[in-house]
Amino acid sequence: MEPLQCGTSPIVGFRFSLHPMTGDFIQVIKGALRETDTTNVWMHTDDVSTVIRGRQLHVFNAAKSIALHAAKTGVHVAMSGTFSVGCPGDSAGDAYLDKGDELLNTDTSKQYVSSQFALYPMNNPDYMAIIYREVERAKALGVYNDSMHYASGIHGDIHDVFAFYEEAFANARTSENAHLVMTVALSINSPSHGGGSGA
Ligand SMILES: Cc1ncc(C[n+]2csc(CCO)c2C)c(N)n1
Repeated sequence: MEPLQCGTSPIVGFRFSLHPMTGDFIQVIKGALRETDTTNVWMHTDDVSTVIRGRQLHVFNAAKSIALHAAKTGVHVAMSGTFSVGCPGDSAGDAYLDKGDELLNTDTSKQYVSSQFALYPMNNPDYMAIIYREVERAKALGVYNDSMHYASGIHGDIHDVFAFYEEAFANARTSENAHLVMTVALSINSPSHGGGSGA
């Protein structure tokens, strides 16, 4: 078998799970996936997670919309997932790269989210400088929340948080080191937000 090469495809993927803290979790998960316009991304759901793949702008647009639709139920919901680009072998089925620039999910409703992220610039010897640069950018933008082991806290309105994540994901890869992984964990409608004592 040929060794897997780092793909040169610009296809971006996001594999994520929603975990709504409610007995009606099936409705919240399925509703959020159904109500989002996913025409511009390739999507597949299984018993553990969902993956969306396509151009960066459409993957982030669909991801934000799915989170926002789940949030609108008012239920406390967790979204955790991994963005990836330049992944070895991730070059097949690139039909979705032909999609245009028009964003299909345009809901601008406000929604507070608290989250944590971690960047993994694969095979890049300057990876710590890249990570620090993005954390500094979060501070300048006012979405930085906290530093912690293995991740950095990002919070604020969902549109600001996703805009930061999309830009961090774009900034943290280079043409020489095109394989990048970013993990995110979002908490929405938590009774803990704002220093409450809930879970
Ligand atoms: C985004 C996302 N995709 C899939 C699952 C896995 N999952 C758990 S319950 C359920 C609905 C009933 O089949 C599904 C698909 C998830 N949690 N979040």
